[in-house]
Amino acid sequence: SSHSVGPDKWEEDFPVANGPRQSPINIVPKEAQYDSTLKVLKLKYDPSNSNGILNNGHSFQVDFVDDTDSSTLTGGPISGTYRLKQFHFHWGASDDRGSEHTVNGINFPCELHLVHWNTKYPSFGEAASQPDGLAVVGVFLKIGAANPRLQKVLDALDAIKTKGKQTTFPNFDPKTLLPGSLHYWTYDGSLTTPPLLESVTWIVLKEPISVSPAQMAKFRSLLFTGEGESPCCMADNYRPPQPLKGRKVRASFK
Ligand SMILES: Cc1cc(C(C)C)[n+](CCc2cnc[nH]2)c(C(C)C)c1
Ligand SMILES: [Zn+2]
Repeated sequence: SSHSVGPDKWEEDFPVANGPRQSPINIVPKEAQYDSTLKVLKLKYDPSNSNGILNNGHSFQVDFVDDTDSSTLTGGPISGTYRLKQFHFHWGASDDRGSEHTVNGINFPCELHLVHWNTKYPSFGEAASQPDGLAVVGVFLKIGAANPRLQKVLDALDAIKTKGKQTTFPNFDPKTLLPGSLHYWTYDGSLTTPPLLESVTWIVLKEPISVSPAQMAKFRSLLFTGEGESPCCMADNYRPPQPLKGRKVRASFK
């Protein structure tokens, strides 16, 4: 809830908060290194794998059935096959903030995370504690025209207003939330909430997708709080950028 411990206190219980590969970061395109060995991102999603939508008390997530390789991420900076587990968002209480990653210090109002786990490990939970366990594709949302594909997700939010509520969310293709270009920046990082595990290969797309102010208001209609608790609007559920600590950010494009 809003009284939960904020990002600058996490180090007390999770010393890795000051670790060498924490996320998010500020991306400075001019300082990113073009790497011609980076492969094209291959995202193969089967809409029949989409399962449910859940208010987890700090964001909302759309969960996918991940017992086969029918929805996967391959190519890009990773080797092997990573399975799509869920996607979720981070957003601000106003349009001037909300993303986790920033570009040249600029915040976007919202950021989408598509979470994948390395199938060399037996499960998502196992993978989450390994340095090459997770791969998260980040997509910025920029204020503009209403996004009809995003609207399909937002229309489900009335049914999951409070913490712990979930409902079915079948036949959704997350590819519809991707921009035209799959050009990306990539770096080694972490979860952005406790336990802040340093197990994420971040793949942040350069091209944002659009979201309208009215659609941003829909995100903010969710509550951090459970039914019957004094309501607290779900917003500002992002961690600010963390020190790069000598890490290289690579670019898949010139
Ligand atoms: C194992 C695990 C993985 C993740 C993310 C990477 C989906 N997360 C969410 C943290 C996060 C959200 N966006 C970036 N990191 C958690 C939370 C529930 C502690 C646990
Ligand atoms: Zn996230």
